[in-house]
Amino acid sequence: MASSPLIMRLVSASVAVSNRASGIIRDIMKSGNLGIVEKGKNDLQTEADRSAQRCIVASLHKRFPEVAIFGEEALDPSEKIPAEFLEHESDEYVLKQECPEYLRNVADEDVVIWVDPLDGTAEFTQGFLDHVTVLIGIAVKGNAVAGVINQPWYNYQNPDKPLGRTIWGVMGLGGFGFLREVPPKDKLIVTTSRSHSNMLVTETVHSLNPNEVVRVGGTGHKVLLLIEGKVHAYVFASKGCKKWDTCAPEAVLHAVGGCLTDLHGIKMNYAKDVQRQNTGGMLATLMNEEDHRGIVAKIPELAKDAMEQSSPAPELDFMGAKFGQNPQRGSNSEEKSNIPIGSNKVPSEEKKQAVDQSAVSPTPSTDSQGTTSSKSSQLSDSVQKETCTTKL
Ligand SMILES: Nc1ncnc2c1ncn2[C@@H]1O[C@H](COP(=O)(O)O)[C@@H](O)[C@H]1OP(=O)(O)O
Ligand SMILES: [Mg+2]
Repeated sequence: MASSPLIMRLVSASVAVSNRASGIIRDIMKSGNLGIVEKGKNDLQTEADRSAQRCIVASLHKRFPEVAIFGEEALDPSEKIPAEFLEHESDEYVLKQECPEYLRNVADEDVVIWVDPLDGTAEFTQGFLDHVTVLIGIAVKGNAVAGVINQPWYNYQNPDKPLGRTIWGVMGLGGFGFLREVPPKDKLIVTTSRSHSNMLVTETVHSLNPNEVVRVGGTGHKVLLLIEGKVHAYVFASKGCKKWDTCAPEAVLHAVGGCLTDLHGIKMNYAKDVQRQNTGGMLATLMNEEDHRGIVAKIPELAKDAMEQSSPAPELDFMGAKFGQNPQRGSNSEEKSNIPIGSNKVPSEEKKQAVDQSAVSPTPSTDSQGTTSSKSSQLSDSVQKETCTTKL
């Protein structure tokens, strides 16, 4: 049998290795020896970040030696990697899916993989475990097209259910491993940083006049809130996020018809030579391009002026589909699979939509994200509580 296209092999290997990394992270938390190092102001690294990155980068590099891989942590490349850190398996379910046509002939040199071995490190050290995710983003010619978000402690408050889950998506194929839910129509819920906030971050959120503000850790976790319909928008008026924070979440959003841009509405570039910092800030929604631009228009000039304009990703020819739209085609169309993958439009009657229940997380539920929200019709700093209910 001819081997699957490179992108599908990369995604299936990434799903498998994200599970191994997730186990390593849980083991280190269990050991109680976090080995915390301060990398910079409000920027921590733990043994879990280091070990998970060793596992992911070494495993992927061994199998895809010609593909560029960038991880968040600066580690010694000559370090010996323990055998148990190497993942040799692939996820068979991923390999059974048909690769979207526009990705079938991608070459090694077109691809860059961005790895955040442990997103939400601050929350990890504080015991907010379901804020933690492992992120593996796959970019083709600078565009985030495929990604894996692994949540090691998903369900940790429901011991009867399997611990952890893996969400993955490919633009043009769809998103897998979660239940898509429609956010409430009568209000605006915005999520932003819990641990890297400042006055500009807060003011920018308030300028959208949200009814609720959800402050939780991690880019991966906040994008999960978006795709599961718990929030309408993720706004971060800060230069703090890097390419490894946003590549996988952006790709998963693209897979289900959403958008992630800087605060000027410019899409991110994930080519290997780009600067690592997302200096334009970020805005993520599960909206079509037009509605997303509507939110961009509401971002105050003050915030836009404080952020740089990102250098955009080069236009990819997504078989005629424009950025932000979903190029559904092939055997994964709604008609054939009965799975509403990647749909931008969510039927109003239908509250819950199974994007895919048979992938790597067989029993996804939508109730234990443990988000913290403060509800108020009149927003002000004094009514925004920043408490979290899910600390272990
Ligand atoms: N000022 C910052 N310094 C370092 N990392 C940041 C900063 N702001 C955001 N990040 C990264 O972006 C992610 C999303 O931000 P937040 O959790 O504050 O919403 C964080 O989990 C962190 O990634 P990481 O935890 O992998 O270091
Ligand atoms: Mg991160």
